[in-house]
Amino acid sequence: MAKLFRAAIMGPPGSGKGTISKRIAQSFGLQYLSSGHYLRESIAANTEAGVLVRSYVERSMLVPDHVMTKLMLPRLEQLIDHSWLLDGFPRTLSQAQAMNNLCQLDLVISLNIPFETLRERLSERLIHPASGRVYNMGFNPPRVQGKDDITGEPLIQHDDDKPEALMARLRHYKDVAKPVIDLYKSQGILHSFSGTDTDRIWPYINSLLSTKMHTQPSNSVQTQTP
Ligand SMILES: Nc1nc2c(ncn2[C@@H]2O[C@H](COP(=O)(O)OP(=O)(O)O)[C@@H](O)[C@H]2O)c(=O)[nH]1
Ligand SMILES: Nc1ncnc2c1ncn2[C@@H]1O[C@H](COP(=O)(O)OP(=O)(O)O)[C@@H](O)[C@H]1O
Repeated sequence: MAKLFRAAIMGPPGSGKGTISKRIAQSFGLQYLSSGHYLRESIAANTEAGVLVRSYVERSMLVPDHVMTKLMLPRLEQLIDHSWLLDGFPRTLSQAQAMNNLCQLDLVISLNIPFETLRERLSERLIHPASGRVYNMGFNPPRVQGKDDITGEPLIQHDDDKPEALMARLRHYKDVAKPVIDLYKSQGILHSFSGTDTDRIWPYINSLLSTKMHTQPSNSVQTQTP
């Protein structure tokens, strides 16, 4: 059996985690797990947990660690025999420690994207709520304006992508992510990518994964795109 491979992708809102994850999942056959997707699913189900989750997401606040680990860890347990890519989890040191008790990551991708680029992208991000499909008015527009390509249903903008929520989310991301990034750096599994264009960053990630998925984990550290 091929060796299992576990990866996570980190970066501020709008850094391209979802876009790049989709490419990784397609190119390398990793199972894709997105914390944002599971949270929105739980909000839509309107369960007791969903109502609680909504109260945080709507205020652009991080959902408490114990709620997140309860949501995500059972899913990882179910995938014990699979290779996967995690997007949006772990986001805090406490989440990273909880996950460490269950499984070890082989590789973490961290995206460093300038603030102005994030602001522009998120102001143009449109979502198909039922499927989570993501569009961008400039980068990957829907075929028909405001409509999902597959279902033709209307696209929406997340409340937390609106400018008033954005600054708070970005500031908060930096504070919370730093210790997580430091942890993975100290474990020698962190790879950072900087730039303004996903299409320019992607070949570096593609080549990193091609190498890593076909070799044993090594002690590489920082990978900066030019
Ligand atoms: N203009 C532009 N938009 C991009 C690029 N990469 C991703 N996007 C768009 O930027 C928005 C944020 O990307 P997404 O993958 O959802 O980021 P996430 O919040 O980190 O998961 C989406 O609307 C994407 O379609 C890029 O290189 N240029
Ligand atoms: N691991 C997490 N811990 C706490 N809250 C989270 C986590 N993942 C997602 N969230 C919440 O869900 C919201 C949407 O997350 P996500 O879809 O990953 O979008 P983004 O990367 O654009 O922030 C976040 O703003 C936050 O409120």
